[in-house]
Amino acid sequence: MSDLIERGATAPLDVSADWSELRDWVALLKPRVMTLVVFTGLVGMLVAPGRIHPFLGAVAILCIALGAGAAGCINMWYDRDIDAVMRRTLRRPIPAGRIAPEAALAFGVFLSALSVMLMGLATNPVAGAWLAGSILFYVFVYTMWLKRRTPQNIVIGGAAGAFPPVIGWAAVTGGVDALPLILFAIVFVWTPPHFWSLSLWAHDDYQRAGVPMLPVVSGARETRRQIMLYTLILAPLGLLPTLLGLAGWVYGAVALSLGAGFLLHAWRVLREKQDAAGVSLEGDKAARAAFRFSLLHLAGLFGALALDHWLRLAGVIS
Ligand code: HEM
Ligand SMILES: CC(C)=CCC/C(C)=C/CC/C(C)=C/COP(=O)(O)OP(=O)(O)O
Repeated sequence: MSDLIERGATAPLDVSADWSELRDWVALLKPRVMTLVVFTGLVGMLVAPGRIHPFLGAVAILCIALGAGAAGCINMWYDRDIDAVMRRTLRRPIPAGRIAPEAALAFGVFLSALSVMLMGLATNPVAGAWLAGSILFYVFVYTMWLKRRTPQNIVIGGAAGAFPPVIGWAAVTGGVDALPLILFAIVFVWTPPHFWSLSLWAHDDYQRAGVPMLPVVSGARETRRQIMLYTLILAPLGLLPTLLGLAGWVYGAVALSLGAGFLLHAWRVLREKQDAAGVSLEGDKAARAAFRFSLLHLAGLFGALALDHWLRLAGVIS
């Protein structure tokens, strides 16, 4: 007894160690990135015609979060070698040695299967199949196939991140339609300028890791041009829901402003003071601002779509 008291006194329960371990498992799910992914899925659900029981709707959102996170976890397992040499990622739980690779893989596979099954049971098999397809696409097409082979990795692989609005819509309706397909196209075209802005200043990391991101393969100047090109496509694409009568003028006005804002940022990235190779002489100020704006742009666009939908339902606007 006195021995137990003795041990209790000298080795009190270390709660902070438990919390930091839990934090590591959560970090495997890339929670910050996934918040926006989940938001696009939620909006896909909210604007879909038909009804879903609020509890089942919440389960569907949880499934998108778990599935997307699980895909991110498997991505971290597979990419542990390159994550260990990139400054941005070397403190992640696997390269830092805090979680064993096999444990992370098992966690990712378990959560993937759980999220797909739960989605199928709580909503319908179509939504379950879309979720399964997104996870498989992100893991096999983007992570294991394209990421290390071609600078078009995020153009094609980025499709994985564009599925959530389609999944959300399917959870309610059991099918797809023009609006979720347009939302898919918006996120698909948004992804290259989102990521390439970041890759302009994370260029050294990718070069060291041997990942063929666009600035590494084709240079900063070409990357600036490509950001402009995709933003030029994105701005009118964002207006399509209103132009086709699938959303009202509130969404249209926000889409117009955000599209113009993103174009302005892309223009600044293109015209930033740079050397002959296109490398910034201003610490990639414009690219950092464009990356931040990309997050605001997508969140604003989807937020406006949900708002517009409610205003029209309530008869406030037509
Ligand atoms: C293949 C496509 C994509 C690639 C390669 C990509 C890459 C990245 C990278 C490298 C970061 C840096 C932050 C970090 O280390 O976690 C980032 C941040 C972020 N991405 Fe993406 N992204 C992609 C698609 C998306 C999509 C589809 C969304 C949402 C719909 C998204 C939302 C975000 C958000 C919210 C952040 C900021 C996270 C933070 O605050 O730390 N990304 N992205
Ligand atoms: C439903 C479902 C499966 C959704 C998937 C959502 C998805 C594909 C999001 C992409 C976001 C992301 C963090 C990409 C990072 O790529 P990376 O691995 O090259 O970045 P890293 O260097 O930060 O690991």
